[in-house]
Amino acid sequence: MELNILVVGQTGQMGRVLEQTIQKSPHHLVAGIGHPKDITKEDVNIYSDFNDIPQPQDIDVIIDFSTPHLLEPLLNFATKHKIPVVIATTGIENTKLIEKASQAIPIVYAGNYSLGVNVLEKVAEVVAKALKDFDIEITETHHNLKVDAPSGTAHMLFDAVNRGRDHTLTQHQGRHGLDAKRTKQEVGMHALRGGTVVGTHTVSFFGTDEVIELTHTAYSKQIFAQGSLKAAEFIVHQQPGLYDVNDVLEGE
Ligand SMILES: NC(=O)C1=CN([C@@H]2O[C@H](COP(=O)(O)OP(=O)(O)OC[C@H]3O[C@@H](n4cnc5c(N)ncnc54)[C@H](OP(=O)(O)O)[C@@H]3O)[C@@H](O)[C@H]2O)C=CC1
Ligand SMILES: O=C(O)C1=N[C@H](C(=O)O)C[C@H](O)C1
Repeated sequence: MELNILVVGQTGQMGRVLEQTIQKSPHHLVAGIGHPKDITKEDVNIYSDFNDIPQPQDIDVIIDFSTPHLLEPLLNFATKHKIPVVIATTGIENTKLIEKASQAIPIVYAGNYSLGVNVLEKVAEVVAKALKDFDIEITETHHNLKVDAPSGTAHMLFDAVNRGRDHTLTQHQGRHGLDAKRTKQEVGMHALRGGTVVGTHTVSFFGTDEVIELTHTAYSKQIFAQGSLKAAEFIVHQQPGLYDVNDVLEGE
């Protein structure tokens, strides 16, 4: 099936990689949303306002790699025109907006569309459950252009270990000061930023005289673009509701 796709954040780092990925697929990038200052005369199909998009009825699916600031207009547009959405943007605080919209349209929402991280999530949950006394810390490293911290993936990994510990854990952002000794239930979340690092995540389990470290390293942004495209192919066949990457993988 060939899909007509609207890419939100098309002028960004991920938007450009997704554009190339779509060009190599049977699908079509029919329109993009970008920030006005990034749009040049050659970008004939890029708009800064959802209301300017011609023929929204021709769009089969929306893929969003942008900013939380665009979430509300994006969901209003998608709900009005009954278009399924793949949300990849991270740093979203008002997830209620997504839950509400998913009553009317199908939505996939994930902080990481790579295959490896979604398996890592499951493994981390199992290890957290099996090693109840081990202290857990999460470290993430990204390029110097990333705006949000901790990463969406770090939040996903926290949720996974927290499920493994029956929701008894709490997040602790960084650690500093004279009274910074860790408590048993806290998970330190540490964000490193620099250079062109695509994305590395480590979940560390510290026991007495032994440590387990689970690390996922992304070597290209293409893995996220390809995963989001798979999610798009999945979501166009679903009923309204909120889905995650595991639903996509199980649907294969
Ligand atoms: N779930 C996943 O697997 C992955 C998720 N991500 C997430 O995707 C998002 C985008 O990442 P990345 O491409 O690196 O970021 P960029 O900053 O490179 O891209 C963001 C895009 O959104 C645009 N934008 C920002 N504000 C507006 C606005 N008000 N109106 C229209 N367009 C706007 C930006 O334009 P401008 O630059 O001019 O502001 C840019 O085109 C991030 O949240 C990131 O964490 C990234 C990789 C994988
Ligand atoms: O901003 C990025 O680049 C990435 N963002 C996602 C996140 O916040 O976890 C996924 C990936 O790590 C790259």
